Amino acid sequence: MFSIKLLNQSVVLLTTYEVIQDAFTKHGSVMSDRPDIPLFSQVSNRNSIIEQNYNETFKMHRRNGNKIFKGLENTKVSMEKVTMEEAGYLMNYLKQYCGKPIDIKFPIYHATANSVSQVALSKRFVYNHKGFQKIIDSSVAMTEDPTFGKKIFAIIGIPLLRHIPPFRSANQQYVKRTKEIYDFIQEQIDEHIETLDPDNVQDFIDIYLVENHISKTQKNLDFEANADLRGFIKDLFTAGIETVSITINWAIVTLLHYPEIQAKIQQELDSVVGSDEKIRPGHRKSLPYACAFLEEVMRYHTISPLGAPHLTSADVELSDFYIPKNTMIQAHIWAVHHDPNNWPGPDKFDPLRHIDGDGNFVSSKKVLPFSVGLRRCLGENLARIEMFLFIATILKHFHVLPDSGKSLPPLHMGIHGLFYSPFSFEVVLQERSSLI
Ligand code: HEM
Repeated sequence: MFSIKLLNQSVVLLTTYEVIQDAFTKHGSVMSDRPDIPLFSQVSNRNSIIEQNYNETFKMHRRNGNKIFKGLENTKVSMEKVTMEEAGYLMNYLKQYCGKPIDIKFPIYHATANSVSQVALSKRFVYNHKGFQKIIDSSVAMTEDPTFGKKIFAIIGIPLLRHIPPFRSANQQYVKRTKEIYDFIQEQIDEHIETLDPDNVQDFIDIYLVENHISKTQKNLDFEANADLRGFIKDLFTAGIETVSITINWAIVTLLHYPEIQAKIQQELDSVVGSDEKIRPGHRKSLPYACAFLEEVMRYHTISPLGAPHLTSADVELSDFYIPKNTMIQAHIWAVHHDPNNWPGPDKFDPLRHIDGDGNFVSSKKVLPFSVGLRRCLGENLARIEMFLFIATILKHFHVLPDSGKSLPPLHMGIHGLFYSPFSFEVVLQERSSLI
């Protein structure tokens, strides 16, 4: 653990699993506020679950969120159903590009965005839908445009920069794009209120409306509840599209570097999943090597190296160190994922680390891409299902090959923005002959 000073803000970096666990779980009630980040709050007014402090309102929203995610299992947009359906669409889309170089990132963005959209709004959009493309572009702009991303990153660190060129225009662009997302979501909420049938709830918004005792006759959500719902859905889009897509992209880059790992996952898939059978989340327990591969991808390419910032709401003592109120706390997830005490030879990519002597997949507490404790990622379940289904479906149907004549995208280097993502690359998909 060590601390630094960023302008007037003290920041403590937690660098071991034990201390992160202690801070966010045992001392979670005083180490789970969020710092106010003016870049975000100028649009959101902190009416978003990610940005809220750990107070009674937040706790209620978080409980609501968990309950709604559970409630979805009884609707036609259960995570399992929507991701399986989307995996089918993704495969059909990719089939059209077999044999040609393709930037796979874009269909992946659409597949992950549709999964969130189905869960939240029970709507999916075709991959070239202009309106939805705009929402995706706005949700992933910081990753897709590294120059923009770097300026935004600088504004997050030094908020005053947002008033000074050239950062001012990046700030304006951020505000414009985020407002587009909010407008899109507001339209969806209004439409849902219009068509709400409490006896036949369709999705996250419907369940939220029913939980808040909204009926068609009553019509309007009060201002606060509306802002909360809009912020919640905005978080699902902004936290749920980029993170899952980037992890899948890293998985693809890794498969290009290790064809033998790709072949091993395909062998496992062939022996477990029948040729006409669709891959289901339930197959995970019979596919230990595929699960170990994804776990190793999340360890090796830690996409959120410092997690999301926390803030102390009171003075606290942690591992014999005194940390005052209003200190920013960052979990150094990358350090835990690359600590040689946890992972011998941490710079080697090796899925077998996550397989026990009997060939079973063992998930380790020390792989913590979703963080731990009271602010742990709310979308972990959805993210894990998507990553598994999309990668397994791609590998069941295609060989993922490098674009010949071009060098492979680097495995050890990427773009450091809000998330750590691979450089742009193209792949060539070849339909697996055994399945034709
Ligand atoms: C590989 C994919 C993902 C990764 C690595 C990831 C990682 C994280 C991390 C590190 C945090 C911060 C935890 C903390 O403050 O300690 C977080 C929070 C959050 N994530 Fe994710 N996430 C992923 C996917 C998703 C998805 C798919 C959704 C929803 C559709 C989602 C929704 C959220 C929300 C709402 C929060 C805020 C929780 C809170 O503030 O209490 N995430 N995520």
